[in-house]
Amino acid sequence: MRTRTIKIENRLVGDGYPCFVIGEIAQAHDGSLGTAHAYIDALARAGVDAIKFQTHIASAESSPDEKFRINVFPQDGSRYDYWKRMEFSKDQWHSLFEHARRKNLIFLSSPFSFEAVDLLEALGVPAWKVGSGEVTNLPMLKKMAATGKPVLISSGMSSWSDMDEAVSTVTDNGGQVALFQCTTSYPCPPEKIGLNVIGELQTRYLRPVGLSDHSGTIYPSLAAVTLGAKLIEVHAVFSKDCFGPDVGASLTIPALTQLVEGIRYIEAMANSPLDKDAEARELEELRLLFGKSLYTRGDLPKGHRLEAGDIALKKPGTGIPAKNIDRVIGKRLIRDYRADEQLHESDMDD
Ligand SMILES: C=C(OP(=O)(O)O)C(=O)O
Repeated sequence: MRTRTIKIENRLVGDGYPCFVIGEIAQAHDGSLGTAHAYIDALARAGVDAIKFQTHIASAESSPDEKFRINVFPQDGSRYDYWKRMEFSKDQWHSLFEHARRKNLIFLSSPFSFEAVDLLEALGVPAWKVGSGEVTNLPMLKKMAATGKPVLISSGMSSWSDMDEAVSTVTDNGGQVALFQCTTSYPCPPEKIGLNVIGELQTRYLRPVGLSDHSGTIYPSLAAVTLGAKLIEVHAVFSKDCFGPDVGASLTIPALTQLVEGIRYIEAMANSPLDKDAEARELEELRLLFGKSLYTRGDLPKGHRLEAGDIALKKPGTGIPAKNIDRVIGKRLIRDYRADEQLHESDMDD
């Protein structure tokens, strides 16, 4: 079952290509432009392919009476205020975009309004990410598809019919698609990761599939890559002591670095299938060194008929192989043997 590939900037994503790793900053900058820039440097060092932000424009996506999911932000009177505090100006977004470029990171940001799509399109983002909460925002998906750039759709909280509609909205409007299994739970426990959905998404849509993970650990992503995930998105945070709603669901920079290493390690393994017989031939010398052959336990005189108790199994395997022990029992030695000598069939007869 081959899936279609997509191209994000200069990177092909899909079967036969390396997993595309996205470090998600979301609101980990807590509205600080300086912190947002610092994340770019840190994620470049961690070795991810792309850094992703979220572009919130309070007046376009929220209303002053939008309720808080959980209000952990004493400084914000309402959710609207929170989104307002997370906003950056166009120039500030531009500086982040350029900084990421200088660090050889692909810059992505998920929009939450038409206005944010316009802002990001003006910046020149190479692809769109549809956060789980936006999957049913079909007018926005249409607008993204119309740009001709790939649309990466997350699936937290979505039913199959929501996903069908989202995918066909993009493909009917000429867009390329990739999909993420995602569970909207922060942090997401192992029973809710849904590794099975990766294969189900692949079979259903024949598009590159990934995992957008909120477990706060590296394990689901490593398992997902082993199962064929072609994209991984994980939240990053400087420290588990940082402030913000996603901290528990995020990886620290050392953990993110280890995840990238782990993914590349898994790919190196997956790209080199072993032929057991060819390997055994190649390692013949080692096989002999580690193998066991037949040795005498004690001194044995010429003419002695070998019994099981006379024979020890010892390294190296350069003599009569241990598996042939039954072939020599009952044979007669035609010379004297000392203890601990390797037995040879040429020294015995029937
Ligand atoms: C919320 C987002 O994604 P996900 O649903 O994959 O966590 C996002 O990309 O903004």
